[in-house]
Amino acid sequence: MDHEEPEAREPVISLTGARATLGSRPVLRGVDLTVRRGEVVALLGANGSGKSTAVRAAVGQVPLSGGSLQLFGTDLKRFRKWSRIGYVPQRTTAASGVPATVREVVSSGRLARTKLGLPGRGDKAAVQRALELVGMADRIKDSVNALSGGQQQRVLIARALAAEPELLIMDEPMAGVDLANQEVLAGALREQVADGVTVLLVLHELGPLEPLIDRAVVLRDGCVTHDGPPPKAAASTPPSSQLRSSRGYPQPGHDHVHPHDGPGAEPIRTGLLS
Ligand SMILES: Nc1ncnc2c1ncn2[C@@H]1O[C@H](COP(=O)(O)OP(=O)(O)OP(=O)(O)O)[C@@H](O)[C@H]1O
Repeated sequence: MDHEEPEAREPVISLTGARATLGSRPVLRGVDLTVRRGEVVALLGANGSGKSTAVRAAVGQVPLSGGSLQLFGTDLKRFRKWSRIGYVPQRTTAASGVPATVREVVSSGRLARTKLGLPGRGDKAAVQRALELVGMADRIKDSVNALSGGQQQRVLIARALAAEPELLIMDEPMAGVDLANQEVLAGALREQVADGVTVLLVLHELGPLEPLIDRAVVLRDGCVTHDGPPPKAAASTPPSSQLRSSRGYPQPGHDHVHPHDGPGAEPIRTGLLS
């Protein structure tokens, strides 16, 4: 890692004045999001505030109705080097009913890097290393259908890591992952950051990733309400009157209902979000 001031480093994501409408709903209403080389940025906000839409927009998957996007300094229209970016979408299942093995799923993340022809020794080593990073190397031959949701999530993270991306974007990577494995993933991410990888994470709480986060961007109703130091989790839950600071960004103690919890699920105490 170099010792330049973060502001001096070149942006790898520049989302400027981004507007996006899904259905008839304006979901992004002028979002500015800059992530510079080597930074670890957390995107926070309540359910439905537009976090997933913002990261999907940042990888060109949601068309902008206003504003602009540059990746590695290149306008989206002209950007081709997708192998520089590893993207783990909001938790989906790695199992599609097709009996793919863990090796096959993680190797698929390598395709953009594989030169014409069959995967070489370097590709196989990258797959093995990615699985070791997420603590799933011993499951390489297993069918993904046989894995728990949290294990499938770790396989999907390994798939992104296998491409050895310069920019890693993960949407709620800890969702459904038990605490012990959250620590394993935090360790994997720490190694990536030490190697100079730039990271953008959608999180509903900082948890074990807190020490890694350089900056937090908080969304509310499709607008940025905070861009700066990550909010500090308090030791105890404050009364509800203290839940939002005068600057309008979240304070600890809010509930966040996770989209994957299903009907009747208890809200998760996130400690961070409104
Ligand atoms: N395809 C779609 N069509 C219409 N509305 C959508 C679509 N996708 C998302 N939305 C709406 O856009 C808003 C923002 O969704 P988004 O998934 O970006 O929020 P989020 O902050 O990531 O929330 P969560 O924490 O629940 O994942 C929500 O109100 C959602 O219902």
